Amino acid sequence: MEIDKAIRECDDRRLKTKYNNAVYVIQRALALYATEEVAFSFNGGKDSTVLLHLLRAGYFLHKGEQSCSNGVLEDFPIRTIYFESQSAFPEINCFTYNTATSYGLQLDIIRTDFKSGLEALLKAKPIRAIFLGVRIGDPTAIGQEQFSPSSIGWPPFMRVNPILDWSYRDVWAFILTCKVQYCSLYDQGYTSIGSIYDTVPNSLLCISDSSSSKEGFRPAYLLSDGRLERAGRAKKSSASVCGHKTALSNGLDSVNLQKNSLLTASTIAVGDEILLGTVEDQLRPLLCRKLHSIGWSVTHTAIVQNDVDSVAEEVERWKSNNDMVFIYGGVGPLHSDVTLAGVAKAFGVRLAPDEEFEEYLRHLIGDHCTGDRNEMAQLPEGITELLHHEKLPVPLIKCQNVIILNATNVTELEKQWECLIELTRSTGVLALMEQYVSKCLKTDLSDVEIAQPLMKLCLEFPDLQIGSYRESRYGPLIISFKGKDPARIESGVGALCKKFKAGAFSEVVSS
Ligand SMILES: Cc1cc2nc3c(=O)[nH]c(=O)nc-3n(C[C@H](O)[C@H](O)[C@H](O)COP(=O)(O)O)c2cc1C
Ligand SMILES: Nc1ncnc2c1ncn2[C@@H]1O[C@H](COP(=O)(O)OP(=O)(O)OP(=O)(O)O)[C@@H](O)[C@H]1O
Ligand SMILES: [Mg+2]
Repeated sequence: MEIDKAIRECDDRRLKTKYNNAVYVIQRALALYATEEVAFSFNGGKDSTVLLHLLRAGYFLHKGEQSCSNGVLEDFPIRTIYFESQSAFPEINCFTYNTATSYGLQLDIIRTDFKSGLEALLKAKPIRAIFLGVRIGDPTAIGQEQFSPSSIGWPPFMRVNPILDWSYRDVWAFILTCKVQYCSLYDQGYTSIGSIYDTVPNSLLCISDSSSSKEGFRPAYLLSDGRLERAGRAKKSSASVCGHKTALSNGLDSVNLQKNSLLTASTIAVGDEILLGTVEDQLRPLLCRKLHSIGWSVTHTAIVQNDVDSVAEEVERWKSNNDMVFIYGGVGPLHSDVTLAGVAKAFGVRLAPDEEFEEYLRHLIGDHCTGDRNEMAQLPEGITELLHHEKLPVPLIKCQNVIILNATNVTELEKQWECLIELTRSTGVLALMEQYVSKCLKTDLSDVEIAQPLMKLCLEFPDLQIGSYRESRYGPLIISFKGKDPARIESGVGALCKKFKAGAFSEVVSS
């Protein structure tokens, strides 16, 4: 079978793996459902073109070579449905019909909308499963698995998505390796095709010739960043995935708006070794100081085990109680590196390959990371933003209000923080708040003498954080004042001193 042969003979390990997984899904579906119970949703687009050839290969392998004369598949018995619309490109219609003829597809053309078309089809035919060329990154893919029942309100059938985990690059690697025909629009700079009303060539592929003021486009397979494949599609307003939006992601406006409000953060360290006491978490105090220095309050810090559920539980709790959560440790390709999986679980999404991130890793690690599957390049689907700074070899990862730091020591954290603040100044990642001011006094008064007056002082100055601690059981007591208004701190300090005889307190000058 020519497709199977082309893949087996190529030396692209990644493509082989993607192919094997997709064919496995197809074979599973063909084992679960009879041929007349499955259908293939084909629309002449690149993804459904890939799926057509995978289905041909999968069906051939399912049937076994003996039943196909000379190893050539003569007909393709899987019912093929095409929803033809008046707003489809003529090139798409032409390609769809020609392909149906070339491969002997039994094409059912439906001219109503998807839902009512499927309702009528399922009444007339025993269809129970439909193959689709949906891929992660498509707006309709969120929440889907390789086998996903149709949504509530839709007629009941199984959606089978064999190429769900394929990237833009994988699609073109397959088409070019197998040398199969594709719709001519892709050679004219179209990278994802909708209707004639909402699709234009992708401007990222534009080559303008200044001498003749002519505009041309390079072919779709030359688009280097697959995440931009829909750049030629008219924008539909997009709601945020989880509806969670803090002022933090709003850019610099929030810096001015939020001068006087309180922003809170929590930090989560992931590491069994920290819990065992064999490794000291030096990042936490530094991170707390850094946050404090930009006027944020840290309300909670935690250390959790290298375990997906523990990470997910902690992130889930604190992401809704805080403006920002910082998580570090457990980021990488090792079995214990579960932080990203935990974050994905906390948001109820899955990990999906991220081509941009993979590109950074490839530059950093070279060919070691281009194996079958690059685990490190799997990021939480649909919620991830890469925070790139030229001083960082790989970008920081932000999933809504959770920032994942990959620093392993204080020097690395210092650098990442510096970049985060620079990014904040240019694009707004964190809101920079009015800084805290603090003052510490020390006294030899006993706890019993000072307890009551201190409690009263807290009631008189509710806008200040007034704390007390000892460095040793018998040494002096330290009273700390923290707030955003230096005058209020002075008033608080003055009010405390007045409650006792002169000289009872002296200021602790921080080193
Ligand atoms: C065979 C088939 C099955 C579909 N099943 C569902 C479904 O179960 N739930 C759903 O919300 N949309 C379903 N859709 C609609 C698609 O998710 C999506 O809206 C459609 O592909 C149009 O995409 P567009 O808006 O980018 O053109 C289905 C579409 C097709 C062709
Ligand atoms: N009009 C249609 N008729 C039949 N199937 C369709 C139609 N529109 C979408 N589909 C199904 O949904 C899948 C996803 O559509 P999508 O537009 O994302 O991919 P594509 O059209 O194959 O490629 P491209 O992203 O380049 O447009 C298709 O592969 C196909 O299985
Ligand atoms: Mg399309």
